[in-house]
Amino acid sequence: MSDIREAILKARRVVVKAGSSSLTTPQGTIDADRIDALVDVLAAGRAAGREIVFVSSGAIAAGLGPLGLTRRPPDLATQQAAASVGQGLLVARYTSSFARYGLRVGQVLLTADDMMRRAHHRNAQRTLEQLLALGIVPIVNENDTVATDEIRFGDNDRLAALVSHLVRADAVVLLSDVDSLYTGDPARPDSRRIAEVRGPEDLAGIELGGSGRVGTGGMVTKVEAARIAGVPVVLTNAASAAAALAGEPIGTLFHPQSRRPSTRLLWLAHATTGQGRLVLDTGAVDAVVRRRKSLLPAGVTGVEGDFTAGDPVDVCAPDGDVVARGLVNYDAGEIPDLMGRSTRWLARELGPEYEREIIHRDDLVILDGRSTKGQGDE
Ligand SMILES: Nc1ncnc2c1ncn2[C@@H]1O[C@H](COP(=O)(O)OP(=O)(O)O)[C@@H](O)[C@H]1O
Ligand SMILES: N[C@@H](CCC(=O)OP(=O)(O)O)C(=O)O
Repeated sequence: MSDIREAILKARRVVVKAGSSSLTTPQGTIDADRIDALVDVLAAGRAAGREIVFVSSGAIAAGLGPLGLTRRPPDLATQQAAASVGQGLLVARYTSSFARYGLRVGQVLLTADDMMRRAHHRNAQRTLEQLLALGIVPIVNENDTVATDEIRFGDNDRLAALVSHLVRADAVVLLSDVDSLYTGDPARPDSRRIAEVRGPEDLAGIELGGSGRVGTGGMVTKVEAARIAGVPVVLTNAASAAAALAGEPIGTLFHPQSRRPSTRLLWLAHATTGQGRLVLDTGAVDAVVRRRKSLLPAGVTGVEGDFTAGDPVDVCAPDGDVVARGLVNYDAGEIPDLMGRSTRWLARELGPEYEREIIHRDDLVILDGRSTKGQGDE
């Protein structure tokens, strides 16, 4: 057994994520048999002394049948209505299925927007830790009913990777309707299975296609999840869940890609979209990106969008390239009067409360396309 497969076998805390297609029927209802089979595996993991955090998709897919729908509706409001119905049904099913083993479940619904705000992030972390300490199986999903298009995470693959940071999991298992990553559409006869991804070079030339019948994100978000997880990730189908947890050489094994940046900054980078843009002069870009300083009013030359203090905003170079994302300390309407001014001048002319940074370094994550760096790196 390879070292990394063995690390999965020995992983004490594991995030297991199952996609919509593995949990629901083509008729838009819960697939009780497949849920029970998956719960059998998770309960066996618990009996072997593991802590399992289960990220379950399927709320929208399980709500379609009860609403008389045959396919995923295009509009967000109907998807949210379906999620509201489906989520309750899913958790009811998990509750009775885990009860067969004397195990309790706890529902944890997260929004990306909440997660990067310090206090909410800490609360979610504390709740998950407490559930695990009490021996309860957390069942995590996005809070679909309140997420708007702008702040919506959408797929649960990256959610699972971010949850693995939140709980400091040792491994992640992604369960889908395909048994592994392929070089192209798995329905094509010339597509070959990829057994291991050691780094970006192993992904060169691979066609990462879109999702299947009810899923979201397809392979793109699974590969992205593996990149940000920071721990070993196995991608396989739900029927192979037990083999994946046992470290058997099935599915696709993704080697951990990077050391772990701070969890909150990962959410900021991967789970949010900027609610507006701040354009910087070249000196400020250097200060923020290279020297990792806070963003001060003096370096801002432009502001776009209608955001309020506390919102995530994109931080741009003079040519418009997004170089960072951060939680802004001012409303959009306040910033034009502050731009180009020194903090000392602002404090003297407008009062000491204007001495604060536009974005504090602890709330700033540098986006360089490939890696996520932040001041709060662990
Ligand atoms: N290169 C590829 N390798 C494997 N599957 C792929 C690839 N490209 C696209 N897919 C598709 O991705 C789908 C799984 O993604 P998705 O529907 O989002 O699943 P889930 O609901 O499990 O998250 C599969 O049904 C498969 O057809
Ligand atoms: N939160 C959504 C997940 C959306 C989704 O389809 O995710 P996935 O099946 O993992 O690609 C739900 O429960 O329906």
